[in-house]
Amino acid sequence: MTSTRSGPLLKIDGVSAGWGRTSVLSDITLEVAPGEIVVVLGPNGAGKTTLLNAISGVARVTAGRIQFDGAEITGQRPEAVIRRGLAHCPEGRHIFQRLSVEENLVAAHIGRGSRGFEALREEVYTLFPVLKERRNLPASRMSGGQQQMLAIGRAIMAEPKLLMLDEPSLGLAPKIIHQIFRIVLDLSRAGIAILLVEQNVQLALECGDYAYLLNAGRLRLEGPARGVAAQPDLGELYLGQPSAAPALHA
Ligand SMILES: Nc1ncnc2c1ncn2[C@@H]1O[C@H](COP(=O)(O)OP(=O)(O)OP(=O)(O)O)[C@@H](O)[C@H]1O
Repeated sequence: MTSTRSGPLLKIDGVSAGWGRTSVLSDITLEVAPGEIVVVLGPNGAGKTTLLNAISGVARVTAGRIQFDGAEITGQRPEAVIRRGLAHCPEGRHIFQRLSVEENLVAAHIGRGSRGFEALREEVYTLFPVLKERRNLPASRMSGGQQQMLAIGRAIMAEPKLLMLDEPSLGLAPKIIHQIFRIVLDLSRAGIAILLVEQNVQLALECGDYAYLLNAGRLRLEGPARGVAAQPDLGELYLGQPSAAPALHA
């Protein structure tokens, strides 16, 4: 499968990856252009989380190359990857439960780019006014939606060029899910590229520019998000019935 999009920020070329001796992903080729929202869909166990972890240096890459912002990052340690501007907001909202909202933001500031802590914190508080209101409360006192906002806020503190979000809508009420998706669109409009793993297929395809469908560790479909949404056998591909892996082009 090839893409016609030019000038990728993230380029994954023929990557196989897994955990220890277990192989999960085979021959994945994927791109994210600057400011673009790219959606990765697939059923449970397809390898979506493993893909994000392979990019951020947590899972083991056994073949292929990962390039980010013109540099090879294959197999680099997570701290090195984030310093290049690739932030990962993992499933399960990794935040410090006992620390306050503001302390969580302080702990996430790595001083990567030109902007100081205050400027970044204000950006987070502008995106999520509820975090400002509750800045002195321990994270454990926040609702699930607010904790997800804090997890995204922490990722923003690293001044990412690309933000990877793993199932940000998981377990949230529909109203909060819409709020989170609006923020994703705002971040993209502000120039941050997004690689979004999401089970909420319809919303993800409405908000995304381009989509990839993974099943059993392999890419089954890729194309502009609207084309993927209109694909008549999307459900079957999702469940992994046909072996064909068609590519849709704009
Ligand atoms: N940290 C880990 N250590 C070992 N194996 C893992 C780890 N994370 C995922 N796996 C394994 O990798 C395989 C793919 O799981 P993965 O979580 O990547 O899929 P997924 O598409 O994200 O699924 P889900 O939607 O259920 O999160 C599974 O067999 C899973 O058990």
